[in-house]
Amino acid sequence: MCNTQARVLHIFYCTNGHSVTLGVKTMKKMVKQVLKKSSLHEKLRLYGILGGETLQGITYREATMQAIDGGMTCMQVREKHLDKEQILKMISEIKPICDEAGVPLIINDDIEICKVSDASGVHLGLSDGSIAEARKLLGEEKIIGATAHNLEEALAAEDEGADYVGVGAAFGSNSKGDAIKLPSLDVYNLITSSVKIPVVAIGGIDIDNIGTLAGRHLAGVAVISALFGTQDIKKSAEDLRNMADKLQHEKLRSGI
Ligand SMILES: Cc1ncc(COP(=O)(O)OP(=O)(O)O)c(N)n1
Ligand SMILES: Cc1ncsc1CCOP(=O)(O)O
Ligand SMILES: [Mg+2]
Repeated sequence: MCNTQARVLHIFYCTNGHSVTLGVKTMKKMVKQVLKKSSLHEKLRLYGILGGETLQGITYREATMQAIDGGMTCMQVREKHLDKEQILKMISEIKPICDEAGVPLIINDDIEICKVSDASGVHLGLSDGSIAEARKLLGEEKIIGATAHNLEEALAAEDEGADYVGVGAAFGSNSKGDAIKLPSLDVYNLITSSVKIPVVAIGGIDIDNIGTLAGRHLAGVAVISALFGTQDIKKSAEDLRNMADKLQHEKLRSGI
């Protein structure tokens, strides 16, 4: 029942006879939160991570457009050597493209930049600050991703309120100097069978090894070099997306 004049919605719980009264704003917020959570799993399918160092002489805008055209579903800004102002400028160049395409734009490491730029969310590693604090500052609508290397860290991230976990490094990585290769890809099976939030694999993933991630119930893959480090970003995105879409199929696991 709705009284639009008073901008108040009345929700009646018939089962126990109790009712709660919610404002229109609160209701809209709740709907947005539900939508955020329900679509996140799909949005994480091909998660491109962009930093200027990886690009082969093209602009952030061009790289972003090509990746989205090829099927990238989520994007992270990961600039380790720019100051805040430079990162905000970069974001202002690519955010309109992501917004237009419905591709969430996640900021690596920095909650404040996420808030100021009104990006879709933030990704926090183990030493990038507390997830609970980020939630307090950013609110329920923003996506908060967390890093985990094992089951214990994944459970802790979920417990703290992370919306997804990035787990790696699956195959090592040339893009992150201190990345440690997982002892086994079966870590993914263990984590995905234990947490409810979506799990993304990261670290050295490319078109030749992505098939070995199938059947591990991952929401998707996060990639730097195999996407933004290539000459034809659109083609790389198409190939990776095609494979990422098939990851649910158990049969890919033994090879392609
Ligand atoms: C999707 C995703 N997963 C993991 C990471 C790694 O984050 P972190 O451990 O904080 O390392 P840096 O990326 O900050 O070097 C990530 N960025 N994204
Ligand atoms: C950010 C990050 N975290 C673990 S590995 C990694 C880098 C992934 O880059 P690449 O896909 O080039 O290995
Ligand atoms: Mg970090």
